[in-house]
Amino acid sequence: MTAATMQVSQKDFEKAQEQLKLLKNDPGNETKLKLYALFKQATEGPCNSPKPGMLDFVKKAKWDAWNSLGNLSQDGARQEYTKLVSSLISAESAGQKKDTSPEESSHGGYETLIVTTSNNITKIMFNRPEKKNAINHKMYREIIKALQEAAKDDSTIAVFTGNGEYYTSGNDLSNFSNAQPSEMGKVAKDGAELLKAFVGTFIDFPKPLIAVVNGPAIGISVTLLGLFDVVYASDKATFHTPFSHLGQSPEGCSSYTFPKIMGTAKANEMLLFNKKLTAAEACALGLVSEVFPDSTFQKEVWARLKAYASLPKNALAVSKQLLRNLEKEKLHAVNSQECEVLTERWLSDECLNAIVSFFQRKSKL
Ligand SMILES: CCCC/C=C/CC(=O)SCCNC(=O)CCNC(=O)[C@H](O)C(C)(C)COP(=O)(O)OP(=O)(O)OC[C@H]1O[C@@H](n2cnc3c(N)ncnc32)[C@H](O)[C@@H]1OP(=O)(O)O
Repeated sequence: MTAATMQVSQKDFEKAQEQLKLLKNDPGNETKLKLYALFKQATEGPCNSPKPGMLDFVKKAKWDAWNSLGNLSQDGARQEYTKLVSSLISAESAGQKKDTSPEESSHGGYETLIVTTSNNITKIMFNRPEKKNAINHKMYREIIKALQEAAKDDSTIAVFTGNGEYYTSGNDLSNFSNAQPSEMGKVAKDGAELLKAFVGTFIDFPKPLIAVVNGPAIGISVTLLGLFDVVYASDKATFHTPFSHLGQSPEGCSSYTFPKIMGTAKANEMLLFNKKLTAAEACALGLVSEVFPDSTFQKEVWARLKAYASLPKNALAVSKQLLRNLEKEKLHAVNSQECEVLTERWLSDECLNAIVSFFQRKSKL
């Protein structure tokens, strides 16, 4: 690293501190802790203060976050801090550009999602852009809550999309890596219960459910698409279900819906052999309804959804339920079985080794 690049980095770092003050939305506790830790590392170096007591929750969380950065260099911390602030700023301005409807109402109480209703559309946006919208346990629970509320609110349709560059990178792998080995049995059992309830909420959702896939989609966010009514994708989106790569097995009812949608041979390439599809390929196989150029994606899709949402609400709901009711029992049975198999997979060496490799930066998709 030359002195010139160090100076640029320090200047960018100071600019990032100023930009952070301009953020309008609270980025959530997890991101604030990460920013705190990176700032301390950048300005003071590795964590050098004594560990606070167990009952001093706030100080302990801050200390843990700083300490978790280990020996990351001060320059590295400045770079990461700057990158994180820049991703927050661009995600916020993208969100503002995308929807500026004056009648939009924002649903409070979410940390990992942005939930809004306007023009009879409830929009549920994955909102952890700095983690590629990976779905942690909190997000699973918040999605269940958002769907339960959307089922009852005045909206005609519900729409999922992602904030920033990704739709979502799927299950947050730290859901497992943060557990002690002795706790793994319980973690796997609780994870399976949460997953079963989560997928069950999609099976039972009573209104038309639409995915606006703005970028790459991985794992459970792809399998769930088989339970959506319509899927629109940007031509930047990709669809990847790397289950065997991770020592895991299919979920989201995909072991049933994918062969039905695209035929067994194509489903096997995705679900057994991790084949990643482009948006055009996913559309040709029937997983995606239509693909749009990224440059006009938001404009075209939201105009179309606005028109759909002005159709008679009850007619849409009863029609969806007619279609879904034929399959509901079967889908719940498939969901239960997939969760049972996954409980065992999560305890396998194959799965644990894959997760460790990801966090040791040895393996990325
Ligand atoms: C309890 C219910 C269980 C349900 C089971 C579901 C199964 C699945 O969903 S399987 C799919 C799991 N997902 C993955 O395996 C994706 C893992 N991520 C990656 O391979 C890469 O991060 C990715 C290709 C998505 C992006 O690569 P890059 O562009 O190089 O970005 P980074 O890797 O630097 O990512 C930035 C930041 O985000 C963190 N991240 C991204 N995805 C995940 C994830 N799925 N889980 C946890 N963390 C994730 C990544 O670690 C980086 O974090 P920092 O290092 O702290 O900045």
